[in-house]
Amino acid sequence: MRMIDTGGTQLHMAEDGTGRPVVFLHALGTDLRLWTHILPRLPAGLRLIRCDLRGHGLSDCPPPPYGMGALVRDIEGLLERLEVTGSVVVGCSLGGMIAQGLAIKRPDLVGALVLSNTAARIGTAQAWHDRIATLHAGGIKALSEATLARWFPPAFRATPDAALWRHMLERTPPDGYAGCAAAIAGTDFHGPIQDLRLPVLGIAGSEDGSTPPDLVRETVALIPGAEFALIRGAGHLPMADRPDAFAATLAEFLAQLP
Ligand SMILES: O=C(O)CC1=CCC(=O)O1
Repeated sequence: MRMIDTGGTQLHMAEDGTGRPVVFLHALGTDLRLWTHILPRLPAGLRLIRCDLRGHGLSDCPPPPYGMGALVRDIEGLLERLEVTGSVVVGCSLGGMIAQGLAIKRPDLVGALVLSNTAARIGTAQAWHDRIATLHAGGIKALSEATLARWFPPAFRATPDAALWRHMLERTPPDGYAGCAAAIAGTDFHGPIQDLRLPVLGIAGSEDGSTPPDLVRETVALIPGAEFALIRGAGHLPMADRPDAFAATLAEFLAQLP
C-alpha cells in the first residue's frame, strides 16, 4: 500500500502481482477493499492495481463538489506516475463511469474496459442532488438503509458480510461522498462512448437495484463489439456478493484479450 501524488491529489493505492496491468476502480461509498475477494480468484500473470478514489478510503478528500473530469484526471495521473499504459480498467458503478471517461480521454492508457454495474448515465441529476441534501441533513447514516437495499439482494443483506459493507459506506467521508455524487449528477457519456474502439465487457447483476441489467445493457450496446454478461442473483456489487461468478467472468474476458 502506498500514497501516490497524482498531480495535486494524493491517492492511496495497492499493487499485487506482475504481468498485464489490471486497474480496479471502486463504487461510490466503498474503497479499494471492494476487490478483496476477487484478487485471489484471478489467474497469475496479472499486475493488479487498486486505488481509493478521491474522497474515499485513505485518499485525499478535497472539498466538494467534484466534476467527473477531476476524477478521471486523478486516475490519469496515477497511471502516468506508475508508467502504466494499455491496462485493463475494471470499474464498478462510479468507477465504471471514471473508466469510460478515461478511455474516452486517454485511449493510450486503456487497452480494454470492464464496465461492471455501471452506465453512461446513472439516475437523474435531481435524484443525486436530493441524495446530497439527505446526506447534509442527516449524515451518511441517513443513506444506509436505502443504499444497502440497492446494493444487495435480501438474502445477502441478512448475512454478517452485509455489516462490513454497511460499515464501509458509513465511514466514507461525507464530503467525499457528496463530491462524487455531484460528479455522477453531471455525467452523461452516451455520445462519446459510441466512439470507443477497444474490447469491452459489461457486467450486470440480475438483482441490482441501482443499475439494473437493462440500463447496463443499453450502455454496452452503444459500444461497437462490446460483450455483456449477466450474473444471476447478484446485486449492485457482484464482486462482494457473488465473487466466484464475478472473478470467473472477468478471468474469461482477460483470457481472450490479445
Ligand atoms: O448508491 C447507489 O445507488 C449505487 C451507486 C451509484 C453510483 C455508485 O457508484 O454507486
